[in-house]
Amino acid sequence: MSIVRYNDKLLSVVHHNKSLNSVVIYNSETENLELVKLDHDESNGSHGRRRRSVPSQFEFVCPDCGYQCNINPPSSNESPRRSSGSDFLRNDYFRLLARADSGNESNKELISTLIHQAHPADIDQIPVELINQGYFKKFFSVLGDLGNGSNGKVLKVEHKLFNLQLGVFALKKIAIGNHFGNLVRILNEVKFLYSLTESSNTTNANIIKYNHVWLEVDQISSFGPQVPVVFILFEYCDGGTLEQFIENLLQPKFDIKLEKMRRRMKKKGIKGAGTDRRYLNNFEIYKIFKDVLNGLHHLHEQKTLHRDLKPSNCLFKTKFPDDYKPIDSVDDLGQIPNLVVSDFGESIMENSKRNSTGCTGTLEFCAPELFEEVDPGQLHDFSYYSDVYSLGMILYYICFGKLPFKSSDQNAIREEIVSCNLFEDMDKLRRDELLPDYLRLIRLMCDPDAKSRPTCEQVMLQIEHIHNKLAKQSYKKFALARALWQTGLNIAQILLNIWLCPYPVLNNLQFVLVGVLISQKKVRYLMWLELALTMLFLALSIDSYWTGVFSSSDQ
Ligand SMILES: Nc1ncnc2c1ncn2[C@@H]1O[C@H](COP(=O)(O)OP(=O)(O)OP(=O)(O)O)[C@@H](O)[C@H]1O
Repeated sequence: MSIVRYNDKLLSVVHHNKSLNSVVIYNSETENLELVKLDHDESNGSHGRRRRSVPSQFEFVCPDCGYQCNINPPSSNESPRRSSGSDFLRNDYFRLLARADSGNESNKELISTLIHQAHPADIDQIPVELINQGYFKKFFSVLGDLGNGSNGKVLKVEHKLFNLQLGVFALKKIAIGNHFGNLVRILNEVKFLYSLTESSNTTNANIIKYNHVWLEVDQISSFGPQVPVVFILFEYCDGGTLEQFIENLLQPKFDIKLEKMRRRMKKKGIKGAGTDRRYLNNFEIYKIFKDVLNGLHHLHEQKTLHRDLKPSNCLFKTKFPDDYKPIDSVDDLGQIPNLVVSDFGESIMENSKRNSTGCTGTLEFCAPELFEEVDPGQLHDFSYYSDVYSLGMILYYICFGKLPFKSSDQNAIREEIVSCNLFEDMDKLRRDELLPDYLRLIRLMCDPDAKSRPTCEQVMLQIEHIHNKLAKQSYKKFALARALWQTGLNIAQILLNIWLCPYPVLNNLQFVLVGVLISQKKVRYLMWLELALTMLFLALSIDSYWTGVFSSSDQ
């Protein structure tokens, strides 16, 4: 039997799970997917050796690391194993899986339901690969609820193929309801948004990765009817939302594990650990805001508006480390998990609701112009400027842990937004050293005149200045530590000189010079201390020198 190479034109690896030693191969001729177990026991992904070819096997070349080996077909008595996630997932993996499954009979049921509710011409326009009745049940299992939004529940799901669990994802179901007329437009726009996240350079772009969208007839609530539902599969973020994070900082929930850690750290004299109530410091504000800004900038570069930017739509990809304590150096920014902007796909779906309710997203983050009518009954459209306003409001929220509204009533909030004097007493809210640059940025981004607001690109430049300031602060901290260390070292050296050298005068003179040269700015007090000590030891050593000279001449 011949060996078929993975990079043969017909076959490609679309999924590689290192912890399960498995790959999914797609055959473009038969449009079939096949799960194969790798023929080696390494599970950490550090492949390195080439394996001998065995008949009836594929030769596999890992697209990730270039490792080559032979792969076996999956055995039928394979027991399911849990995986922490996939290591390589081709962008169109779920679409290929849907295509492989598209011949299924259940699609007829879905199509007949759609025909009952829409014009047949509309049905023809629905992209065929999006209709896939039973796809969810066949390839996913529900692990739990992640939360509720205005569109319904978000679920934590696990993808399974041939009884193997191949990764954890988030899934949102949106019932089409009365918006059926817009279905085609909605689906096409959501598809466009996937293409945004499909490009390979989005890994560091701080936007959520959408994996697949499809349509099924489903029962959203236990007693409700069967309705067409859009299923949206996207990246699972383990660290929770920015809103949850800030709320927990200001009103920490009791957690026995954290409490124990906090006590341990307090004993060691470490401040700000565990469940202490606190504001975010300048370094933390910088990192979190920069991530949100990056995400929005990426969307704007792709000529896409977010329309519903708010802290609950910003997700930390991973959890904060258990022993996290507030960072105080730009070198430690990496300790804060990366944040991604999500939900930009769904806001388009809600656009149709906008004219009737006045605002798509959460009212608090809406720019004042969005409440103005351009024509009777026709509200102002979303724009890059209105997204930047929401970004400014997010910066306010990150800095102060709350929003600037006096009232909690929605109508009163709307009036406060339109009155445009939300940020007057901002300077007095925090007594610690919050950089005034942040306050300036908030005022700029939330300028009542939309056109005066900066673009994301301009905010990027401002944030670079803030980074430079913070870098200097971190340097000062290290400069102090360095000065302390240097002083200790010099003192030790002088003592050693006095002890070892009979004529230490010249040796010690160099320390006097070094002390004078570096006695500048903030570290000068330490340097003066060092200088004083050096002089003292110098005097002592001169004394001992002359004592030595006289005692030798006496003899
Ligand atoms: N990718 C994800 N990974 C982990 N949790 C998520 C993910 N997406 C959403 N969640 C959780 O699900 C909750 C509901 O999300 P959803 O986007 O539906 O609503 P929302 O943004 O909070 O509100 P709205 O629908 O009004 O915009 C979020 O608050 C978050 O806790």
